[in-house]
Amino acid sequence: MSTTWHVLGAGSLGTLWATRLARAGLPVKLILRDAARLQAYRAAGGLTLVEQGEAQLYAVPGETVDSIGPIQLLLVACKAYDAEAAVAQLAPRLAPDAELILLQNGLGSQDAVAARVPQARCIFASSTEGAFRDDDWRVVFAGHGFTWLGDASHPTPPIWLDDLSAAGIPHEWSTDILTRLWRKLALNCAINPLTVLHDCRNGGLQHHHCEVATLCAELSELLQRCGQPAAAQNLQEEVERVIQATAANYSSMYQDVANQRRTEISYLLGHACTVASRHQLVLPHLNQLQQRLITHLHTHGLPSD
Ligand SMILES: NC(=O)C1=CN([C@@H]2O[C@H](COP(=O)(O)OP(=O)(O)OC[C@H]3O[C@@H](n4cnc5c(N)ncnc54)[C@H](OP(=O)(O)O)[C@@H]3O)[C@@H](O)[C@H]2O)C=CC1
Ligand SMILES: CC(C)(CO)C(=O)C(=O)O
Repeated sequence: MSTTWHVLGAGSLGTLWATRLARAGLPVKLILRDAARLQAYRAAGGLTLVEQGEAQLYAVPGETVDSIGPIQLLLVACKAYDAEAAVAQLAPRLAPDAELILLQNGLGSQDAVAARVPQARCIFASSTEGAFRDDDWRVVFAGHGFTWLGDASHPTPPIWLDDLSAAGIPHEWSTDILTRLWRKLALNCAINPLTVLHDCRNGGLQHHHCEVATLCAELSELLQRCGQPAAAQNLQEEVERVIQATAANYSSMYQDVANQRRTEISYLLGHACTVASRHQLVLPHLNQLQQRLITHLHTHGLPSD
């Protein structure tokens, strides 16, 4: 009998994982923030996943954070800024040897969660899959990708990776998950804020080559200083490749700002600047970018944390 997958957060990635796990016949429970959300969810009859234009409803059972029953395996699918508080609410329900999978982008939230639940094993994930909500409880699978999972303090892969294979979730166990997360963070820092400030698609940054190159040089310096030389290798080359390959797309931060949603700035550019100052590393362009972005967010009535 498989361990039940508790999925915290019925947003884009939470739904993408919960529906595929349920479709494979695995036990899944969705954890919603409160009774009102649970009532709304039950009225909808389940989660809908839209793939290649085809919508399919999955009646994944739901419960609230304060339901009763132990949790052995928890997929944390909240935004980075919600993860710590959401997991803290669930801490009393976690089994002594519970395992958490943290799907958050950027860095900083994972350590905050791990500190809240020191008895649990926290597995970090970095995903290139893409999904968005086009309605409540309804998610469009927009971009196939890959998910790397790893535990910086324990190299043994967990047995439930077999569940991911059964569910058709492309994944790999990574022994250098922090390097992957730092590399993605650096890519996001070099691209996303500039797309917001220049009000352009990723491809628009081809006209801001020098600005991108300067940021990549500072980001590489930071990665070297914080013990991530592999994440610094050919960074500018990869940033330029991603800009070209995703030229027609709007970055996730651009979309957040355009839709008046809070961004994950603190866990991306904010985290980079915090770590740089912790290392007494002076990165003027990165700091200036952060200040420009904060001002922009405030001008648009959005929080900067
Ligand atoms: N979407 C994507 O394509 C990708 C996302 N990521 C990363 O994955 C993470 C999740 O992103 P995404 O799925 O897009 O986010 P969404 O905003 O779509 O979903 C987050 C969900 O978390 C729920 N939530 C927040 N706090 C709580 C709580 N206390 N209790 C229960 N539920 C809670 C929200 O509930 P409610 O609906 O009630 O507000 C919401 O449903 C982010 O860090 C993102 O950067 C990474 C790669 C791709
Ligand atoms: C496409 C890319 C790589 C741009 O940084 C991205 O991950 C995002 O938009 O968040």
